[in-house]
Amino acid sequence: MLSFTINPAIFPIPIQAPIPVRLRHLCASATAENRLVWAEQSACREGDGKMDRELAVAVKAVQIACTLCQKVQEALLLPAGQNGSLKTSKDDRSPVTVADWAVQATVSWVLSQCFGEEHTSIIAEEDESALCASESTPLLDSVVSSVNRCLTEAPRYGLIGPENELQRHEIVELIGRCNSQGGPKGRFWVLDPVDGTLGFVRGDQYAIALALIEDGEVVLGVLGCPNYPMKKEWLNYHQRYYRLMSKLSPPAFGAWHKGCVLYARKGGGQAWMQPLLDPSQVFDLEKSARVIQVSSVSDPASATFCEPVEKANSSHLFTAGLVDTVGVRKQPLRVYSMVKYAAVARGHAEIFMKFARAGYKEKVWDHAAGVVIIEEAGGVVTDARGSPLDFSKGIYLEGLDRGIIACSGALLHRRIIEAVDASWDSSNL
Ligand SMILES: Nc1ncnc2c1ncn2[C@@H]1O[C@H](COP(=O)(O)O)[C@@H](OP(=O)(O)O)[C@H]1O
Ligand SMILES: [Mg+2]
Repeated sequence: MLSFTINPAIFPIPIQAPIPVRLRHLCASATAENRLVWAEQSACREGDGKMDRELAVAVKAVQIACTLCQKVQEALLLPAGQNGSLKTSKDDRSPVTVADWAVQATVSWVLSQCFGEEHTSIIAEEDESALCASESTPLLDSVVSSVNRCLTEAPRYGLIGPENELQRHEIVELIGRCNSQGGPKGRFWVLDPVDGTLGFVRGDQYAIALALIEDGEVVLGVLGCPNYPMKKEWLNYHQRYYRLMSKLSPPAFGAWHKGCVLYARKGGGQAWMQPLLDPSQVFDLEKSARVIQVSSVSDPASATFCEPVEKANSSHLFTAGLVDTVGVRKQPLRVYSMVKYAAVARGHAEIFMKFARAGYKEKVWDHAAGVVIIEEAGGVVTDARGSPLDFSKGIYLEGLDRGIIACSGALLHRRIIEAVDASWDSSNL
């Protein structure tokens, strides 16, 4: 049973404080004066309120990025010939879209404005090189217009957008700036601008994932899931319903996209969920947030397990053997992206497993936000030997053993680890 309450402890000072006006606009501008005002406010909130400001900014950045992605996904799903320069392929032939670069530029802009460029270090998935080739100008122009259109919405989120529209070179610079290499010391943000790009281009599930790492520890995580409704619904429902309804009549923007944003702060003891901001609304974090909790189901026979859609990303054969051994009876829930972490955190699935092929190195941006959200919602996430994931080694989860297992509770987790132990040597992983 999920409990839905608003916890005043997580944001002890209202984000939309009535005075002064500058503080209502969380990131009024990058001026030293404004940052100073915020530094004073943050100092007042030390202790219980640690990371409040970072969390509030991160939630706003992800919210605004979700609206950007929704618009791009709508356009991508238009019939061929009507969707312009929105998509291309990387060297490894995986898709990359205007949304990947535009979200990275937008989040980079928001974080730099709020915390100062000199204090903002970001690890993110995309680099700017493909955008800079001369033949990519239409793509870059689509990114530029997507970012500028998105930032006109900034005031609704309590942010003040740029005075003038951002230019090509500024957008390229914002993307290129996200080149931190992480490591065991210091503070850096970790961003996957569009996780599950394959799901995104197919009109299916995807996520926007932002986390903050301090001295190798994930201290906060935010997960935007634009196609994961606030009400409990079957995750694949969206896709089928969308496809069917799109054929009958073109959707009004936002009509079926009642997505959510999940967030948690390490050690906060709670994880939260809020709806995506409606086009007619002004952002108010406190009003809309609900506590989320993992499922209390511990009987494998009643448990749901989720895994990647793509066999190439995780062995379906191996997980089928594991769930059989453990006694999970339900069909796997195959979902793109970190929405799987969200499903466990919200109590809609009890288990998430991923077993990539030997030699594949998991990246920190594909897991950081999801791990802290599940843990604070009451779940357990480790590698498949039972060790915590190590976010202190740079852009990869170095030392990750065998695979990743996230569970709603310790009992299920232990049973799966035992099943992995028993079958690992005879597997071809
Ligand atoms: N061969 C592989 N094995 C495992 N994971 C892979 C992979 N190739 C890509 N991925 C990762 O899997 C993510 C998608 O997850 P899922 O399969 O659960 O939907 C991709 O994120 P992006 O889509 O952000 O690139 C990518 O980081
Ligand atoms: Mg990813």
